Amino acid sequence: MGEVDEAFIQALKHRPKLSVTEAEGIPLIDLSALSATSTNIKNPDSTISDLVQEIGNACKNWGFFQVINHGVPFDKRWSIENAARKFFEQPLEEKRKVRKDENKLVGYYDTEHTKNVRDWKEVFDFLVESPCLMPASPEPEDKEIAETYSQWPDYPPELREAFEEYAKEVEKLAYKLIELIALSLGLPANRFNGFFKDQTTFARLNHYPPCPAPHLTLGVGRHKDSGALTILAQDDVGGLEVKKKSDGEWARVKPIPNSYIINIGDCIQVWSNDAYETVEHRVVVNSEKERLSIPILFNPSHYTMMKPLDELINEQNPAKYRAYNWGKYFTSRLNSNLKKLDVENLQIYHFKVQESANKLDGLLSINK
Ligand SMILES: O=C(O)CCC(=O)C(=O)O
Ligand SMILES: [Fe+2]
Repeated sequence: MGEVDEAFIQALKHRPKLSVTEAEGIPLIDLSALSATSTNIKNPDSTISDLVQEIGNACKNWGFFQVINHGVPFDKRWSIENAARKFFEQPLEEKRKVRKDENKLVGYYDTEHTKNVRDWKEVFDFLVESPCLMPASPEPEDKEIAETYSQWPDYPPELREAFEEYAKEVEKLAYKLIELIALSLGLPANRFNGFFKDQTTFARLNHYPPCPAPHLTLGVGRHKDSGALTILAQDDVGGLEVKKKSDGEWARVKPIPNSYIINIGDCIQVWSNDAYETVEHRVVVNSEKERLSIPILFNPSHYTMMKPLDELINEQNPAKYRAYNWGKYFTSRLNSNLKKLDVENLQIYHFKVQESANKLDGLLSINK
């Protein structure tokens, strides 16, 4: 100990095993059927039906999968990765010129806390649509909606264009996936699309420097993604671990060149009324190599009221969540990650119908 600041040190039970073997991996799904001219998501034929089933199984059993032949041109990915590396190589004072703070919701920062332990990483966030409309504060009484802008650094000058071109391509992939997921739930392909008009989607450049104490720290502590869908590009270093639904053990996701890692977020869990569940993941760092990853987190519009879809609930399977406003939820999560707090940040289980009934039972029994 003593090699890293204690703010980074994980509790004993959350420290990583550094000797993990990349045993059974998350499902690998080939999307080439989508680019075949004869197939079309809106007009499913049998090739698409197989794909829909594969996606449905992956969502149900893993919450995570990797895709290849996804249609995102490699040169666009290469350009944003290259620009990201140049940005992070700069001295801290340069990067801090575009820092995120209480007034600027997106930008550079190196003080992210997950579950109130500091992450061993630095990040730079951008909005995919800028300006993006979001509540001015998480306070329920504050009705003000503010325009939020991405901040762009002077260096490297190509970063903005590289990002905008890359995001456009990844967005096309996101719509294909969201449509396949809708079909896999027995819904029309475009059932979710309307939620993404005026989306609050953002992208994150994650840089994990080498760490002198990788056995004590995490690049990102265990967490679930709060949005609808995450599309992640990781480099060849590796370190992402997913908590397997089958046995609760951590599985390392093996890097596959030019693939994307997809995970469903809390919005899909709520819309599907728990048919699909968000899965916990974390990032292990290492003492020798730096690592770069670029997730794009697809989020609905700020005015979306999150709740289970009417088509997926009935008397036998009633809604498991009370409705909540996405914008307020999201701004609360964005603010809470900036510093160490004494309490847990907002999570979907706070809106669980069963949860509040249980809490009430608990209170009644205390009063007995
Ligand atoms: O770097 C990674 O592989 C994952 C990062 C992540 O989980 C996140 O940014 O939400
Ligand atoms: Fe994540």
